[in-house]
Parts: sequence; C-alpha cells; structure tokens
Amino acid sequence: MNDEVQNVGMRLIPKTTPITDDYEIYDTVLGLGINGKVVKCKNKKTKLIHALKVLDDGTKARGEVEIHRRVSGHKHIVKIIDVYRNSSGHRDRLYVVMECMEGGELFQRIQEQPDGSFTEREAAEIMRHICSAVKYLHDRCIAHRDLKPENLLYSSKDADGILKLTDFGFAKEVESKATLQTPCFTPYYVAPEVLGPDKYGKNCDIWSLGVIMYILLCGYPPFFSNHGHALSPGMKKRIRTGQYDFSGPEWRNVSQDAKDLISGMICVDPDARLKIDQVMENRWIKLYTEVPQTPLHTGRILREGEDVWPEVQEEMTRSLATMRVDYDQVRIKTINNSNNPLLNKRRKKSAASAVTPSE
Ligand SMILES: Nc1ncnc2c1ncn2[C@@H]1O[C@H](COP(=O)(O)OP(=O)(O)OP(=O)(O)O)[C@@H](O)[C@H]1O
Repeated sequence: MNDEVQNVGMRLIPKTTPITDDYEIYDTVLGLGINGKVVKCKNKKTKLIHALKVLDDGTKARGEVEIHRRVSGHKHIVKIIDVYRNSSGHRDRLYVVMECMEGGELFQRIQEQPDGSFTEREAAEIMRHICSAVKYLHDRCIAHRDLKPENLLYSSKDADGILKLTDFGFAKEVESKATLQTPCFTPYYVAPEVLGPDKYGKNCDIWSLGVIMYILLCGYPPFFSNHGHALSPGMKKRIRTGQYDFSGPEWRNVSQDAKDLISGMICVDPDARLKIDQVMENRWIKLYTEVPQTPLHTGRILREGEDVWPEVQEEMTRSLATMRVDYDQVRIKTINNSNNPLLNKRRKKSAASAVTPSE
C-alpha cells in the first residue's frame, strides 16, 4: 500500500494539511490539459521532484483520482504519491502529486531517434508495455477511455526510461460478469446512464491501441491525412466504416502479423474487436522478442508531419469523445429495450404514477 496517501479501504481520504507544508510548488509547466495545468513540485523532505495536477474538487475529480490511485501500482501506469484537498480562493481543490515523467511523450521520443534505428521489434515491445497496463485495468473492470499519444509518457529521457499511462479523467468502472449476468446485482433503482453496465468502454481502449500501434509502425494515423487535412469531411465516415489501409511504401516491409493484429483492434464492430486477453496472447505481442528487427520509417515521417501533429492529436481526442458518447447511447438503448421482468414491473409502476393526478 502507498503509505504516503491516507486511505481507508477503497475510499480516498486526501490530506487536508496545506500542501505547501510538504511541497514547494514551481511555475514550471509540464503540460496543459482541459482540466488545467500540470506543474513541477519538490518534496521539502526528500528533495525529489514530482508533478502536480490540480483539479477542482467534486464527484468527477474524486472518481478520477480514486481510480488512478487504485491502479497506480502497475509498472506501466504513472504513480500517485500524495493527494491533498486544500481551499484556494473560494474553491476546494484536489492537489495530486505524481511521479514526474521527465522523458516526455511517446511519439516525441520516437521522433528524436536517428533514422532507421527504430524497429518493428521495438514497436512490439512498446505495444506490449501499453497492453499490459490496459490488461491490468480491464482485469479490474476499469476502462481508460482516453488512451491517446499524449497520455503515454516516459519516466526519464535515459534509455531505461519506462513508458507509462496517465490521465484517468474519463476512466470508468465497467461491466463485470456479475453485474451483467446476475439480475439481482443489476441496480434497476438508478438511471441506466448512471450505473448501467458499460459493455463498450473496454472496446474503446482496444480501438485506441490499434490506432497507436498503426502510428508506431508508420508515423501517421490510419484515418487522418497528415498533409494538412486532418479535419477533412470524409474522415468521420472513414472511421465509422473502417476505411484505412497499409498501402504506403512504409508498410512494405512490415510483417503480416502486425497488420493482422491492427485489423483485429481497429475492427469497426465493437463486438467483433479483439479483447485484451486475445491481444496479450497474440504472438506479435507475446513473442515480441522474436518480431523481425525491420527498420521503420516512423521517426522520419513523424518529423515531416510535425506541423500537423497537434491536429492529429485533436482529432484523436474528438474521435474518442464521439466514441464514448456513441457507446453510452447504445448502452442506454439496450437497457431501455431489454425485457427484464423486474425492470418491466418498475416501468409499469412509474408509468402508472406518471398518469395519476396528484392528491
Ligand atoms: N506525471 C506527469 N509528469 C510529467 N508531465 C505530466 C504528468 N502528468 C501529466 N503531464 C503533462 O501534462 C499534460 C496534461 O496532463 P493530463 O493529461 O493528466 O491532464 P488533463 O487536463 O486531464 O488533460 P487532457 O486534456 O489530455 O484530458 C500531459 O499531456 C503531459 O504532457
């Protein structure tokens, strides 16, 4: 257990003493996100440098931090070191102290490698690390739902820097076998959009893994143009209909195993998409040390497309947002249409009370 965070059972109890008693907070911005900035801070006792994410306290922020803390023991997930709740102005804020990921983003590192030095085998090793983090989450019925390049960071710039997953802002507890199969566990007394089993949250992560693997192998994304037309009108359709290919010259020497695995992950039908256990068992991932050491064009193509990379990132962010909404709607519809006797009884009851004039 992380003894620097006070916890009772699964619940997170943030420290309420001023964070500035223990940490010196710097202005150095490590990154910007929709929820604010991440800055550097230093533990006054240990003198170690950490990253600090500040969130407005509330149900959403608590959910994010609680899920992140629960899984932060995994080697490929960014570690939470301390959590404080302090007031700032009129607001209560959560101050999340994390290990500092000094090595920067995944694709930034690949882009900086000399031409020809990044191989298919290295790509397979990277995918194995990311997949192992995702398996850890899925095994605990957690879907990340925001798996994208800027949330994959290296612990240091050194060769032994470890790649880790962060940002649990959209992470969600999803279906467990118990909630799906045993009617008495299904919480019919709350709105389905609040607690209904989310069948597709995990599939969303697999789609992301496929997109990340595609970029790792060629340096551009499967559905977006890297020639300044990242927002082209046909793109959404291409994503929906799964129109992408491996036709460029950079794909010529990439193994068929790699292409088959991508196809299983970016598959349009979420029900037919591979599950994380199947991905982990796939030989390109499982036997990654035997993957051919074919030099890839990724670094060069990423450098050439540097100008449009922010658009590519925005587009992936938008695609994930659309997918989360689409999948949530499917889930609500499925529950509304379901023919469960318990649920029907409740429906009849609420319909009756809706037409009964108030006394
Ligand atoms: N532990 C860390 N160490 C170093 N930099 C970090 C760390 N955590 C986050 N960052 C940087 O800050 C950025 C924003 O962080 P994060 O993604 O957690 O915030 P967010 O507001 O939820 O962002 P998003 O807009 O991606 O949802 C990251 O993309 C990264 O560049």
